[in-house]
Amino acid sequence: MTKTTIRSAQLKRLNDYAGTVDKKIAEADLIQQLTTSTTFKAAQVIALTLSQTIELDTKPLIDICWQLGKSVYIPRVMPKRQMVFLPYTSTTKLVRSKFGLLEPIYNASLIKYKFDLFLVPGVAFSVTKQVRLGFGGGYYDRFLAAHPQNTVSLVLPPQYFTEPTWPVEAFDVKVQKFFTKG
Ligand SMILES: Nc1nc2c(c(=O)[nH]1)N(C=O)[C@@H](CNc1ccc(C(=O)N[C@@H](CCC(=O)O)C(=O)O)cc1)CN2
Ligand SMILES: Nc1ncnc2c1ncn2[C@@H]1O[C@H](COP(=O)(O)OP(=O)(O)OP(=O)(O)O)[C@@H](O)[C@H]1O
Repeated sequence: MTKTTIRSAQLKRLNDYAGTVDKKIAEADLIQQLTTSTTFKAAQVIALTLSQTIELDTKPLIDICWQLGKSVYIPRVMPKRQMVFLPYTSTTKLVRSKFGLLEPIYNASLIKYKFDLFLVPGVAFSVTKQVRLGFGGGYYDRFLAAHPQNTVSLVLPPQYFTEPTWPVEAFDVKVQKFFTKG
């Protein structure tokens, strides 16, 4: 099957899963696993996303990071399918992008390229091959090719695959660690 076919099937599954009690339970479990890990405890500067409803809700995780005094960075998409990461604090002004995502305002002096911990979003993850299927922009693959990171993904049950059922391509950057519910 093609990436496009699997992606649309996954978007449907994740839409159906959004708003369920199962999702809330899985999210709490995954955030608990991450925040008690040595890699999280040691990380001072963390990159993550402001989640959409079909994604793992990152707000509780962001609150924990802020409470612990960690610096949080979130992406802003740029021309030519580039992406930059800018600080996210309780006072950061956000604007909605044309893709519907909330993003910080561009400020070149605040951009950061290297993080202690880097959370990678996706619609499907193969835990044995350590690959992911994203939303299709290639933003994360491009960014990670240029700026390697200590990557982790939090995998909700409908995102979990052992082997990839989609084609893995040369530019797909592996995720180093997965947290899975179970
Ligand atoms: N919460 C969250 N934020 C995120 C990501 C994510 O996966 N989750 N991203 C992960 O990458 C980046 C944005 N990802 C995008 C992925 C695909 C397209 C995309 O395909 N856009 C189409 C047009 C779609 C439309 O107009 O409706 C295009 O450019 O042709 C855009 C952004 C950065 N922010
Ligand atoms: N390092 C790269 N340099 C240039 N183009 C790239 C690179 N990585 C990926 N691409 C391009 O990005 C496009 C989208 O790739 P793909 O469908 O695999 O996205 P995705 O992994 O689902 O998205 P994302 O990485 O944003 O979550 C592809 O056409 C691919 O050629």
